[in-house]
This record gives sequence, C-alpha cells and structure tokens, in this order.
Amino acid sequence: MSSSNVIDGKAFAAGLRGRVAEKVAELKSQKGVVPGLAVVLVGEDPASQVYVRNKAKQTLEAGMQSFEHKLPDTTTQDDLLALVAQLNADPQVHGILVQLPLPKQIDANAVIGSIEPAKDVDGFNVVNAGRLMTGAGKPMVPCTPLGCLLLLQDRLGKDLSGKRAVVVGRSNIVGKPMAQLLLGANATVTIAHSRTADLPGECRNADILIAAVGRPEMIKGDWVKPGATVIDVGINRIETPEGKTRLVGDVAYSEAAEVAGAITPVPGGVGPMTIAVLLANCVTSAYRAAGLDDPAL
Ligand SMILES: Nc1nc(=O)c2c([nH]1)NC[C@@H]1CN(c3ccc(C(=O)N[C@@H](CCC(=O)O)C(=O)O)cc3)C=[N+]21
Repeated sequence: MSSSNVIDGKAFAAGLRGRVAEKVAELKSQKGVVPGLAVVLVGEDPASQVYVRNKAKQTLEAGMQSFEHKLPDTTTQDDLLALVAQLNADPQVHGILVQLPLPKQIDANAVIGSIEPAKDVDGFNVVNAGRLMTGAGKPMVPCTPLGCLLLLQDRLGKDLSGKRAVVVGRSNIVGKPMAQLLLGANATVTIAHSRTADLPGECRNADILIAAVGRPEMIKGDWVKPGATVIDVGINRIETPEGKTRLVGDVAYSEAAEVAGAITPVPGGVGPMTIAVLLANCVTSAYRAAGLDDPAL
C-alpha cells in the first residue's frame, strides 16, 4: 500500500505544539502569566524517565514552565499526597501530572483524586471523568483519547455520524474516555475487550478501529474492514530475534496497512499526540485560571 494511508501523528503533534506555543505567548503578553506544568515521577523505571524527560523538554520548547519532582520508589502515600497538596496551592502550577504506574504501597486512585480538578491535565480525576460522561461542566479530557480523536477528525471530519467505531480495551485511561469522545462526535460506539465473543468479527464491523489493549500486534490484518481508519494506541517494547528491543503497537501494522484506509504507525502515531495534548490541556487550564475562554487549538 502507498504511504498515503499513514497518519503522521508526529507531524500533527508538531503542528499542535506550534499552536500551543502561540497561545502561551498570547497569555504572557495579555496577562503576564506563563503556564506551568508539574510532572511527578516516583521510582526509577527507565521508560518512565524517558517520557518525563520528553515532556519537560517539549514543555520548555512551548514557552511554558516545567516543574519536575522525582521521588524515590520508597515514597509513602502521605509524602505524595503532601506534594500534590503543595502543587494544588501553587499559583505557578496550572497542570499536575503524576506519572503512572505508581509503586504498590501507593493507592493511585487516592493520589489522582487529590489533584485539584482544574489542574488535572491527565483528566483522570473522577470529577473530570464525570464531566466528560455527563456534559456537566468543562472537563479536562484525557490526553491519549483526545489525541486519537483529533487525528480521526483530521481525516474524517469533525462529525462522525453514521460511522461505526469499535474501541478494543476498556481502561479508565484510554478505552472508556475514548468511547465517550466518539459518542460525543456522533459515532455509533462498541467497547470490546478480552472477554468479547468473536473479537475479530466485532473489529471487522468497524469503520473506526481503536486498539488499546496493550498486547503486541494482537489485532491482525484480516480483522480490519477494508478502508477502515485504524488508530493504534499500543506501545509495546518487544525483543527481536537479534536480541534488541523494538516498539510495536497493538495492531499487526504491515498486514493492517494493506487493508486500512488510514492507520497510525508505532512509533510516530498516537504517542507524540499524547504529549502535545498534555501541553494543550495545561494551557487551557492556565487560560481558565486567568478568567479567559478556552483557547482554540
Ligand atoms: N499520568 C500519566 N499520564 C500519561 O500520559 C502517561 C503516564 N502517566 N504513564 C506512562 C504513559 C505512557 N505515555 C506516553 C507518552 C508518549 C509516548 C511517545 O511519545 N511515544 C513515542 C515513542 C517514544 C519511544 O521511542 O520510546 C511514539 O509513539 O512515537 C509514549 C508513551 C504517557 N503516559
């Protein structure tokens, strides 16, 4: 298949970060406010360290302030709650991201629940999840699903009326909010998962297929409806026969790309969008804190 069906998330994310940087500059000149993002990393996981470093770098490149907090993996829940309370109270901090997963002595729900909803740029807090589900009040929308929606709407238009969307995966971080966003854009939505009967058959019905299961290359080419738009949220590090590691998605990419109308690669698809939307959410939070309308991004 020609490369024209590849959705270039890396390029789209770079464009979004450019618009974020413009909105940061406008806020600075109008209100003297610089949006600030605090990222909290507990423990030494090497992959997490890379993500946190990338986030900090891109935050600074957008003209924003970055506050990094690295804590040892022996950190107690009370220590982490105290840090979140301090960040909640800090007017220079408009967004707080506590990197997941957390060590097992810490209850992630308690920590996420303690983040001020206005500063919950991940959109994981129950208040933001509830706002997204009900339409009551303006939510912070989780970064990965919102990034997926932006890529879809760039291809298919804002209104997804008449389209069948199948979301494979039901996590609070991706699957469930993704389904809400697709519903909000008028798609007809199915949430499928590991216990779904005839998962391949469900996938074959999808005009829009979102893979968010966390299993390397599980979704095969013959599960994809010809012409479908495929969004691969998976980021799996697998070992190659040569003993090196390689990133793959949840979709068997080369097979699926033969059939799909459009497909996101891994890397270079959804991943870069997640970070760009994180910055966008943080700027939105800073505009709201300054009493301004949400910036158009
Ligand atoms: N509270 C919280 N919020 C998160 O958003 C969050 C988290 N915890 N914990 C970890 C996951 C993972 N995550 C990624 C973001 C960007 C890429 C990304 O940019 N990936 C590049 C490749 C990066 C590489 O080469 O390793 C790509 O797909 O092209 C990947 C993964 C955010 N997460």
